[in-house]
Amino acid sequence: MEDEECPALVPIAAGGSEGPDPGRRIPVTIITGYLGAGKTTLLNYILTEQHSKKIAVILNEFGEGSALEKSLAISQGGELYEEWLELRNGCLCCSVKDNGVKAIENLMKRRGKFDYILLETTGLADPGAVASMFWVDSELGSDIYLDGIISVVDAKHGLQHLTEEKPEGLVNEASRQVALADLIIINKTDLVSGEELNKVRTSVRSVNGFAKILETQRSRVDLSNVLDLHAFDSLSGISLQKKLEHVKTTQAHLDKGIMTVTFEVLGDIKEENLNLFIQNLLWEKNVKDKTGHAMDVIRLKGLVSIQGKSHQVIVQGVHELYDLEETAVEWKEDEKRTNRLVLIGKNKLCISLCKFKELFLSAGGPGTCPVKSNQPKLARVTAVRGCSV
Ligand SMILES: Nc1nc2c(ncn2[C@@H]2O[C@H](COP(=O)(O)OP(=O)(O)OP(=O)(O)O)[C@@H](O)[C@H]2O)c(=O)[nH]1
Ligand SMILES: [Zn+2]
Repeated sequence: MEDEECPALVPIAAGGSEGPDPGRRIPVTIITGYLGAGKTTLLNYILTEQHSKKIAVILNEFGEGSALEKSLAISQGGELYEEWLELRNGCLCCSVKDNGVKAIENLMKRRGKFDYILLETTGLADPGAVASMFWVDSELGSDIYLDGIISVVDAKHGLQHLTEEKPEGLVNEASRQVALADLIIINKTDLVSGEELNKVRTSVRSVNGFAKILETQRSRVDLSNVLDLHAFDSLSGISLQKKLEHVKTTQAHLDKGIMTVTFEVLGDIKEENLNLFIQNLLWEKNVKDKTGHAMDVIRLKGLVSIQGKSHQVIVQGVHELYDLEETAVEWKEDEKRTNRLVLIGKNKLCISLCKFKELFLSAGGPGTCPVKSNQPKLARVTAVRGCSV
């Protein structure tokens, strides 16, 4: 269900006034996990579950497509919000671009309105770096405390992520995320056999020997296992420092080999063409970048305009799996229908705008792009970010 959408938004001023104690330090739970593992699904689940808390949620922005992500994350009636929004159940929601610390600072101006913060990091983030900030930033530290780090692991692809080899003995980010976690949620168990699940569990265990491991579908967990872990309290005996030492932190690029590109194509697409295009991209892997290499997409997210459909459709892809889901957002009559796609993948993702549009709209139909043209028709394809074409 509308994975990236917060439920029932109401203006922030409409929130109840009898809030939590503003003087108390607020717990923050960091939710980490590889691209597409189910972090946002977990957040949405927590937000909609019955609980007595007023929770503020900070969603990560996916890739570079800020406009896309905002509309995926918190759009209501097609409008984009940058502000914090209060949900009917008293929870707050916001989408951020960086590691979220800035968002937390801004959020603290609204203290008294919430009593818990959930922070989703980007799929490639080093949770250690994010967690450290709460320690370095003493001002922040007096307002909030880190309650725990949760790592969501994709049961289907987790093994592949965990065993991915990095140059020069670097730890891959999936292992780093698992290593630092207090709680590991192996999600998407519906997609694997018992045997496969055992393998992932063993692999996760070998990386992190002390975290609690839960297995879920659609990130559905008992909230008492997730919130108020007090994993970093001095009482718990395991200090953050120890955890951070557990994995050697590497500086600079997490993974030079992974990149993000964003495409915006005006117009409608036939549903069958959209399916064909995605299948070519994710299954057949015969969509080539400008150097002739097949594009290797790990994560795909988008909002598309399908012919004959009055509502915007969300596209979600994780490796070779994808799904299309109609959103509650209707295209307005005077609105230019646009398809926005964000691709995250390995290295070779640069493709000319013209070529992309051609492949996308006609699913590889007759070529109309002049060979070696570097001048795409911008009237139809409006943006590509992440590489210079
Ligand atoms: N089959 C299956 N699909 C799931 C499950 N949980 C989540 N998904 C789907 O997996 C896709 C990615 O889920 P998200 O919650 O957006 O993952 P994420 O970790 O927030 O992704 P990024 O923010 O892009 O890194 C969506 O299409 C979800 O509907 C599950 O248990 N089983
Ligand atoms: Zn997410």
